[in-house]
Amino acid sequence: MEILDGKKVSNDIKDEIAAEVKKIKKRGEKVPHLAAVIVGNDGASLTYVGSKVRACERVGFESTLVKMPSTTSEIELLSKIAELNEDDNIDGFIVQLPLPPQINTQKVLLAIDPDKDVDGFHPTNFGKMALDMSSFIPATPFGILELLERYEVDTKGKHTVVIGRSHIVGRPMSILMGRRGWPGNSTVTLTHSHTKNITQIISQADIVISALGVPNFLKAEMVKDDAVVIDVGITRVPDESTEKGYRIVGDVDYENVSKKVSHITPVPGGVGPMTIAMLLKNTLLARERHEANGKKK
Ligand SMILES: Nc1nc2c(c(=O)[nH]1)N[C@@H](CN(C=O)c1ccc(C(=O)N[C@@H](CCC(=O)O)C(=O)O)cc1)CN2
Repeated sequence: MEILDGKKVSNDIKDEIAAEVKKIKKRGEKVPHLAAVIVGNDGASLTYVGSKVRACERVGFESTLVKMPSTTSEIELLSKIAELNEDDNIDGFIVQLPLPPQINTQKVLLAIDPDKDVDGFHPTNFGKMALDMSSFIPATPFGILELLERYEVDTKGKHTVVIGRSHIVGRPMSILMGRRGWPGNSTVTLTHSHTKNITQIISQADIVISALGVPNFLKAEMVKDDAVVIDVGITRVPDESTEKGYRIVGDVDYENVSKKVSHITPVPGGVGPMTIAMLLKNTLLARERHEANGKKK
């Protein structure tokens, strides 16, 4: 059994990006600049945007954190997005999800300039991804592809079962695993809360990608021997015995599933850190495109 170590690989990627930034500086060009917008005080979201800003510092990117109160109206957020779209200093930006209930997430994602949409959530980027055109690929699925590639996991002709159809992970993942090339060329089943016989479908999978958010959902008896298991579920479970007052628990019963499979991602330290690394990669790509288009100084 091999652990797909997202912490290690994400650090390797950050080192590679830092090396690129040094080259950019040497050429006298502008370094990539990422902005992150957070609305409200959700603890997990604050942790994630904090990690994004720290990751920018580590690789030598510029970053801007825009904190808006939980009472922010949709118009106020859309006006901030318009500002970031127009700001030539910013190469890419993200709006941290989820958003408070008074804000329509779809409207917000549609308002982001696709050229700056380093989350890859705008329909233009999503559509390009589905059509095998160059685009920003959402960071979590992009990170999973990168892990499969770096650990040389064979995906060709394999049956991949994706659990969960969220716009951030499950839906794009199902498209990417079925695309031509590697990692891809997989036969994909996208399962969700209305899927009948889900246990039977999972038991046939060569590769299981679980993005459900239900702690310990995937048990050893549900997976085939030597399957590849990717755990995208990151749930905070209250635990007073820990310093932070919570534990991070994945969708997979790691202790038992890991004894049976060929490859597995841990939680924490698997897909989560890859999400941050691939966001940096998309931001670097955005900078390179802007440089090539002569849009930025
Ligand atoms: N605009 C976006 N919003 C959200 C995204 C996204 O890609 N774009 N994804 C998730 C949250 N997310 C990034 O934003 C994210 C989740 C988890 C991790 C991570 O490193 N997890 C650690 C555990 C950290 C902890 O909670 O203490 C791990 O798994 O090891 C990074 C980024 C939803 N929103």
